[in-house]
Amino acid sequence: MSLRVEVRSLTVAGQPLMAGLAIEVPPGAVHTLMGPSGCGKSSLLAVVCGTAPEAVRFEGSIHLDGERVDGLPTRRRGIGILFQDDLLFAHMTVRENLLFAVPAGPRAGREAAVRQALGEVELDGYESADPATLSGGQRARVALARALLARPRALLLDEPFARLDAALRGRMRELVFGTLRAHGVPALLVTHDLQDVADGGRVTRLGER
Ligand SMILES: Nc1ncnc2c1ncn2[C@@H]1O[C@H](COP(=O)(O)OP(=O)(O)OP(=O)(O)O)[C@@H](O)[C@H]1O
Repeated sequence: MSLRVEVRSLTVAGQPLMAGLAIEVPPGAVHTLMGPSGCGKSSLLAVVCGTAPEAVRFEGSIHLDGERVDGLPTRRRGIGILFQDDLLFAHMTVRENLLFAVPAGPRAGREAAVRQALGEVELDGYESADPATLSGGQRARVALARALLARPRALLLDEPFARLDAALRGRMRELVFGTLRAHGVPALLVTHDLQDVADGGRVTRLGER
C-alpha cells in the first residue's frame, strides 16, 4: 500500500497554513512531518483521515495505492491513527480492547488475530490484563496492536512516543517502524524529536504561520 498526499492549499479559519506540498510514502515507509507549534501538522493528519473540523479547508488530493480517497467518509478510507494518549478503553481488558478493532468475522479467527497481534508487540499472555495495571510502554504497545488489527491501509502517528521515557522510546520506534515495514503499511509521523525520524525515511519541514 502506498500513500500520496498533495496539498494545493490548507487553511484554518481563513488563515493559510500550507500550500504546494506533495508527499509520497511507499509501502512500509514512515514519512516524518516536523515544524513549529501551530504550523498545521495535526490539521494535516486530520485532513488525511477525514476528521478535520469545519474550520479546516483543504484543496488537494489523497490517494491510497492510486485510489483517490479524500472524497470518502473517514470509515471508508481505512486510515488508522495513533496518538500520544493511547485512548484504550479503561473498563475493558486488553483482549476486549483489541477485539473491538478486529473486523467482523468468525469468532475463532478474531481471537487468533488478537493473540497474534499481542505476540507481535511482545505482550503474549496479556489478554486478560486491565489496561490500568500496565506501564506506559505496555499501553503504547497495546495501542499499536489495536491500530494494526483494524488492518489500516495507512497509519497516522501523532507524537506517539512523546510520553515514553528515552530508553523505551527507542524500543517503541523500532517496534512501530518494524511492524509497519512487515505489514507494508505507509505512515505519516508528526514529531518534534529528530530522533524519531525512521532510518532512510523522508522528512517534510512545515513552516511558520
Ligand atoms: N477548529 C479550529 N478553529 C480555528 N483554528 C484552529 C482550529 N484547529 C486548529 N486551529 C489553529 O490552526 C493552527 C494549526 O493547528 P495544528 O494543531 O494543526 O498545529 P500543529 O502544527 O499540530 O501544532 P502543535 O505542534 O502545537 O500540535 C493553530 O494556529 C491552531 O490554533
